[in-house]
Amino acid sequence: MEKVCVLGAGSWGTALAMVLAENGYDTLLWTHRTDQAEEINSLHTNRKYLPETVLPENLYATSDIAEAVAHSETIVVAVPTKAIREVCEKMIATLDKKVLFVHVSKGIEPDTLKLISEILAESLPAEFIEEIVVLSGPSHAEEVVLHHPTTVTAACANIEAAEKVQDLFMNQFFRVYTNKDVLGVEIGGALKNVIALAAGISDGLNYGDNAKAALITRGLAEITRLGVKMGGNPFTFSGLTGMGDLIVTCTSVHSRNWRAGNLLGQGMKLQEVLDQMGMVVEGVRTTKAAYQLAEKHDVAMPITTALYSVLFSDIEPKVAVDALMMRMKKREIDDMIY
Ligand SMILES: NC(=O)C1=CN([C@@H]2O[C@H](COP(=O)(O)OP(=O)(O)OC[C@H]3O[C@@H](n4cnc5c(N)ncnc54)[C@H](OP(=O)(O)O)[C@@H]3O)[C@@H](O)[C@H]2O)C=CC1
Ligand SMILES: O=C(CO)COP(=O)(O)O
Repeated sequence: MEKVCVLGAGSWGTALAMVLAENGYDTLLWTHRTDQAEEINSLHTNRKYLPETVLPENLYATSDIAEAVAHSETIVVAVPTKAIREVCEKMIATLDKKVLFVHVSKGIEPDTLKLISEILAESLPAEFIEEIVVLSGPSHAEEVVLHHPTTVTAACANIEAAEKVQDLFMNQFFRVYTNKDVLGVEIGGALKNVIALAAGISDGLNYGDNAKAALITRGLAEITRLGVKMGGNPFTFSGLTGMGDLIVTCTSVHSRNWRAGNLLGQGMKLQEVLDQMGMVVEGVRTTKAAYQLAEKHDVAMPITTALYSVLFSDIEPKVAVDALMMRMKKREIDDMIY
């Protein structure tokens, strides 16, 4: 039986560990908090991140990363983007065999502009990497733990590795597709969080469904424009990891990015919002990265630019929306040609 560990016991790491344990794999969930590992092992709960959920009894937790790594042929990395390098550092000291890595984080590192797969590839010794596969798509943890039907994509240039991850996770309520376009999948997964923050702001300002449909559609246009210029497959952006994830994140009350945007739209300041959320809001740092990528690749990303001005230049959300609406006249479809 395949031995697997999940690094990171937040909502997503815990939900995915639950899927793997329910699929019958020998699964260890690593948390950097001893009390949380004890809670998971004794009470089978993770009250901070999934308060309503009872975890399977065959899911064990540890706060010893060496134990988790030694246990595993496959390692699922499920910490926020800003913690990836630190977790890699901790893993290096303990790796002694080739491992299949799966990452599920949705962000881009500001300043270096690296995707998560690139950070993993440069931070971990090549001789211990069997492959790096990205698992992404429209999938809120809160619904996965309820066994509500969910579809995601496993992406890797090596399709056999993607298929191995497909087999690991796939079950009756968790359907996994494959894709070779790692860059397109990672760009779509990261940048939908930026647009979801904007959609939350729009809802916080009490703008209606017209505004949200506009943000989703024009958001997808700018994500696709950037992603294709960087080498992604245009079709990836209308798939699960592009349009699919954009829809779920812009419209779901479960989305931390949408909820954070909603509070910003109601007038709360960014730091207050982040303090109140208590969970990662990936879109904030990714907005900075996306703004930098747009400049680097000379791609127009008006929604990202407007959001950047709200988050980092203290522009009032309503002023940013007015400026977006009054941009130079454009053709819709020509603008989509890359
Ligand atoms: N939630 C979801 O439905 C989905 C999330 N994702 C992505 O998964 C990633 C993780 O998100 P999610 O689980 O929701 O985040 P949460 O905020 O729910 O949890 C983050 C977890 O990571 C832990 N953590 C933070 N920093 C470190 C560190 N330096 N070392 C070890 N552990 C650390 C946190 O520990 P602590 O409790 O100590 O803060 C917490 O357990 C994100 O990139 C997100 O975009 C993708 C799909 C769905
Ligand atoms: O990626 C997600 C759903 O697919 C989770 O989005 P949030 O981080 O906004 O909650």
